[in-house]
Amino acid sequence: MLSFLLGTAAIVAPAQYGLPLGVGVASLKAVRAAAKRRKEERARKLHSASESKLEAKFEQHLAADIVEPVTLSWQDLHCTLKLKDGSTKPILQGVSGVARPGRLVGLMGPSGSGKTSLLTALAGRVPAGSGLALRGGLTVNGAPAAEAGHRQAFVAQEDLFYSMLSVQETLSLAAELRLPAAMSAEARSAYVSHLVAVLGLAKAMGTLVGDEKTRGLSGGEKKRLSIGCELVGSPSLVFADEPTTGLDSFQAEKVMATLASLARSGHTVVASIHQPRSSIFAMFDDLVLLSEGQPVYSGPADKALEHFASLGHHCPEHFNPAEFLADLISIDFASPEAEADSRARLAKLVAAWRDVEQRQAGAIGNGNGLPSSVSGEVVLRRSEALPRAGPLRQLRLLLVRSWRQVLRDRATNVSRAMSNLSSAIVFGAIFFRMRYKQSNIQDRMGLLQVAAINTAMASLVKTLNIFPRERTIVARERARQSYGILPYLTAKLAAELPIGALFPLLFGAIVYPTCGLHPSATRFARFLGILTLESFTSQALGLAVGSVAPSTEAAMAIGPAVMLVWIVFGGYYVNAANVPAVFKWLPRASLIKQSFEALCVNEFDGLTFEPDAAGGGMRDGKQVLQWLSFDKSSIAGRCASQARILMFYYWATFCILRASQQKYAAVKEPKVDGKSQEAKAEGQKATGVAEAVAA
Ligand SMILES: Nc1ncnc2c1ncn2[C@@H]1O[C@H](COP(=O)(O)OP(=O)(O)OP(=O)(O)O)[C@@H](O)[C@H]1O
Repeated sequence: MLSFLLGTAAIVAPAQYGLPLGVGVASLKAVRAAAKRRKEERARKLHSASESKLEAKFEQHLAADIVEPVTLSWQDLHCTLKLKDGSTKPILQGVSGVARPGRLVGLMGPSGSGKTSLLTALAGRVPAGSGLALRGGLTVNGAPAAEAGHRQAFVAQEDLFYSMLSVQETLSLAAELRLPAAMSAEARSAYVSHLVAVLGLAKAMGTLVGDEKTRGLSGGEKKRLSIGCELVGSPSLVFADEPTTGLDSFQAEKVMATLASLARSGHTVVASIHQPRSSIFAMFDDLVLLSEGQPVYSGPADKALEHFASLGHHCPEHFNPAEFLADLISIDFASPEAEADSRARLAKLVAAWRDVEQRQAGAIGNGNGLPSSVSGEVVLRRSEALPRAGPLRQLRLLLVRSWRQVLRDRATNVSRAMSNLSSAIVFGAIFFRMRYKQSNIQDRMGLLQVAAINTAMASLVKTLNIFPRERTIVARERARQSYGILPYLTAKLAAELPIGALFPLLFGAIVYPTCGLHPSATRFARFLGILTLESFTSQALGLAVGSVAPSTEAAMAIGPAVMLVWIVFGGYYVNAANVPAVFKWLPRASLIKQSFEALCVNEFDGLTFEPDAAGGGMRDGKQVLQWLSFDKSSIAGRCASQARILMFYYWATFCILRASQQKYAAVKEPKVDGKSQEAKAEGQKATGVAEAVAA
């Protein structure tokens, strides 16, 4: 209203007082802008007030170790895969069930039965654009899962960590990044200690995570650490994708015991598992059995054998029930007859379970009588659920992590140093004490070119080897909204560049005097500087390639191929003056060319050479530079071009990483009309059955 009055006044006043119309329009714009600013300010205040309320509540819950009770139910869930020929392949066919607070739900079934598909669908983690479409009902405490605003964690199959951090450091960092900034250091440390106790990792607190090169945690400990990292912030729902894969039976049992104890403490835990031993099977409260994407059973684990016995399939005494069930619902591909038999058996089991669902739905009455809203207050929206450290704090924490990782990775540092040392010795031996004959002009050019190539390749290969894996860790941490790309990238570069500079310096410091390059201290220093800058640019290229490549193998294939182009246009093999107009930009974009050109100017400018036998040849360095078309170049100019290329690769990496954040497909609810309404009612009945069976 106020803005309307002011706006009217702004129109009327200028006309009345004879002010030009332009001034009136300008003041109207100013009034509108001021009103908009006030509105935004009000919204911001409101938002920050609600956020601080949420954070305060979150803190209370953390301090009191309260887990919000969450009941997840899925009704008549279908998942289909769109194939290239336009047809669709069913992955999940009408699966229903419920996961309750305080209970551990096991998703079991033979390989390819759809366990991972169901788990990712329940967790809302089906990648968008993967060709998978989801349909059905998915609710959390009665509200559609996407809007429920609960906290959840997803423990992926592969355990990925910064290998040179200890258990304590990994958990503390997760806590520092994701717990409210207002929480005191003592409270955070107490929270981590509590987490360590829950995970049973007290003895391994100081152990490095480790990797192929450095011994560290056992497989089971790594898995429990993965669970721990996901648990920071007390999620109500915990999904674990095949948490026992690759573990021996002892470790598998410890991991499952951790999940069971989480369930006991109020979390709702859903874990997919292939074929557990009987002691693990006994830990499940509820069981969802799938075969070929179809439900065979969904309900209390201790009632499963009873259900199959009622269908004439008795589990022999002292037999692992999990093995019995796996055999019962698997398709036997040993012979066509065996396959037909097992398919017929499976069809009967599926039909029998659908019957049970129908009967239970009938007993309950109808879908409307189902408990659509289940107990459990939801206090935090998922998007607001993770109060993060501010950008500067993120930067500091990530800098410390990157610094530790780079500094402690002795195996990588030693191998980089050895590789640079051996190249320097080989080049030093080949180009030992070059003289100033005509033939030495070619030697000098050759040495400068291989020095540029060696420096670039060493830096590129090291980055390609490490970065794609690190990118996956970062993507996971970003999915938990732990930090932004800018603090991450800045911290990484700030930590890695000083150590990264040591290797080209080592190489250059040996090659320069051994090969007898231009004898001048200033030129020696410039030589080292040019190589170091080139090494950084090559690392930046590695980051850009590593951020687009889907895997390390792909990155290792793409990176050297790109570098080959830059080598060809590096100034030694193709003279820039002869490059066709359409490729003129390539030498300008070549990091090898910038480096080689600067090295040539640094080397040849001011050098004189002995004439050949006929008294001819190139007598001074200027002629050599002219011959190379580098006579108008300067070292400063080439370094500025190199810096531009470097910044371009950093910028490209930043943009790619920011754009490549995984998006997930939504579950489409069946339309509420005609046929699809029936489908919804069926789905609700199915939930009722699942809930009734579970109850
Ligand atoms: N993105 C996808 N592209 C192609 N096929 C897929 C995709 N996702 C799932 N499938 C297919 O769906 C079926 C179920 O796969 P899913 O990984 O869910 O089974 P699973 O029970 O977890 O198997 P496993 O125990 O071997 O991991 C398989 O036949 C699989 O090939």
